Amino acid sequence: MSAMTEFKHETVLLKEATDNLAIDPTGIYVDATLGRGGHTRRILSQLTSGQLYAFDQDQAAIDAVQAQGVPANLHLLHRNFRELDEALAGEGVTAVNGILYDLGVSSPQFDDSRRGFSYRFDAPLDMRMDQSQALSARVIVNEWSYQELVRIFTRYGEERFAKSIARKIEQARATKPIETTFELVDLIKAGIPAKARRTGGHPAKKVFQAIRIAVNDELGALEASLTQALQLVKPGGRISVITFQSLEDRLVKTMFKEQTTVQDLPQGLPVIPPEARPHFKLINRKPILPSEAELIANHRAHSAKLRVVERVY
Ligand SMILES: C[S@@+](CC[C@H](N)C(=O)[O-])C[C@H]1O[C@@H](n2cnc3c(N)ncnc32)[C@H](O)[C@@H]1O
Repeated sequence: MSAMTEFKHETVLLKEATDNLAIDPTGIYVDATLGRGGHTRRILSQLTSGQLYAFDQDQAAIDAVQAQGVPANLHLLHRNFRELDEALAGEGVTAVNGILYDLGVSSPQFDDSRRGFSYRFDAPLDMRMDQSQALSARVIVNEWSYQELVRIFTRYGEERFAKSIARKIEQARATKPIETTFELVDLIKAGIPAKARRTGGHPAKKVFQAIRIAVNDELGALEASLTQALQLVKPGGRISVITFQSLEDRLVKTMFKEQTTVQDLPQGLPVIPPEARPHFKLINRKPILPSEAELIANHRAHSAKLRVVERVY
């Protein structure tokens, strides 16, 4: 089996996320997170003369989809979705009918021990989605200050024991560099009181999440990209976003709320002036969650939430 076909990705909210784009078969669409192409294939199956531009910053994702054969209306872009505008302009595209995001790490990235995303495998500290990037988990763990480590563990991992874990890391790296995921797991465990270690999930889960978010600047990239997506989408067009953790979901929820509510009007106006009407409407007031059947079939679906907006004018 080749490295490309070895790993499978079960697409989360496949039907819900694509069908909520209300696809125009002749329209222009973006899949901002190609992965192994689950959503891409479903969007393509609904297009006639329409075009699909699919982004992934991971060359392994682009290669795996390319190996399956690429139809003429699928355009694969090995780019970060934070460069949405620029990358699409390079393809001659300045407006689109819909954009889909299925955020986070794919199962192939997670399950490939060499990528260093998982605390379940011993591997060099890495966690870069884009292998050409300089910043890796190794750099963060060995070079970022105690204060910066505490900040990311607290902010991106909501880790209660951020300070004592950061202290353990600081002490260990004073003797020799921290090289592997298992070395990091041991330091995290050492920084958590024994009683707390026995409750909840894996003790390294929060810190690994925090480092991954920092390595890939996941929240910065999402905010920058969604800002552009909101400008790119045509009237009647939609943006569908699947999130997997509370920080990214809060960001999407807040940005969509700003775009779908009337802002800054003097109190007591009898009617809302047309120019103050929001450009977007929410398709669902509450996020769409995976069905019971999907939750049973796909463990990755557990924390998934889908939010969708439509440009009104
Ligand atoms: C959850 S997977 C997508 C799975 C895909 N929907 C499928 O069905 O196979 C997320 C993918 O998005 C990519 N990704 C995450 N953040 C990105 C970014 N800022 N720019 C480009 N690609 C990104 C990851 O490399 C990963 O392959």
